[in-house]
Amino acid sequence: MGPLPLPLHERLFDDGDQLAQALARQVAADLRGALARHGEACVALSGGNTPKRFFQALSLQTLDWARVTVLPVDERWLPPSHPRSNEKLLRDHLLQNNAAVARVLPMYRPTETPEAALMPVLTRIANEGLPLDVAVLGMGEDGHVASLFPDLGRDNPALREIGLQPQGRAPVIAVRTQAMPEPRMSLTLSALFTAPALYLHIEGANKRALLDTAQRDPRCTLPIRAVLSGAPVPPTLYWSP
Ligand SMILES: O=C1O[C@H](COP(=O)(O)O)[C@@H](O)[C@H](O)[C@H]1O
Repeated sequence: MGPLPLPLHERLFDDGDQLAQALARQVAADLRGALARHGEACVALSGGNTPKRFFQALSLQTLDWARVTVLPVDERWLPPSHPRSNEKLLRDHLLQNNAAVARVLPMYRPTETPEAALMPVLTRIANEGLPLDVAVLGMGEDGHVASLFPDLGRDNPALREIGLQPQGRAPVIAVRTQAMPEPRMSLTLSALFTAPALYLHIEGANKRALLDTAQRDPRCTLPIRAVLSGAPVPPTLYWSP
């Protein structure tokens, strides 16, 4: 008998529209719970192409959005007017309808490099964003999550697999990767793992096959396996073909 697969709750859907509606209902319920417990709530959301329908569905959910802070789990170092900006994705697709009054905590600042803005962004996110109440992660075809790419190296502290945010562990890093055209900034796993509700939003058969490998193969060094092995509570997968 081989090693046991890493724990993962699964919710599987026939199509992306059903998934978007269900994930929006779940995240809205989590945010309402956080608002009831401590009067404000914070959600970190993935970028890329996959989340658009989910963001649109979430923007229509009824809750006290004025007390909700939204931040991207990662950012491409591009101005918010750029089509590849994750902040633009949030503003165009989530900060609409009922969610128009939510507060955005951006990562991007108009500096030439993410390194130049790292300290002020890190400080602001640590003070105003963490701990998270909810985090929704996507995954790239190469197994990256947020902007934690395979070429960071498995020993990079940003991928450390254990524990909740101990003092002194950076919640945000600047990222240079061969895989993407632009430098980036990303929440680290220790920041993402502050969320008691952690979701993976993954669509398509290829990504599902990669996720299965990451879940079952202890030799896998991809960032997605570091999420599965390190999360303090098993994440919940929302998947559709
Ligand atoms: O670059 C990124 O890619 C991943 C996956 O994006 P997708 O387009 O394949 O859905 C995303 O989760 C991450 O936030 C983003 O910056």
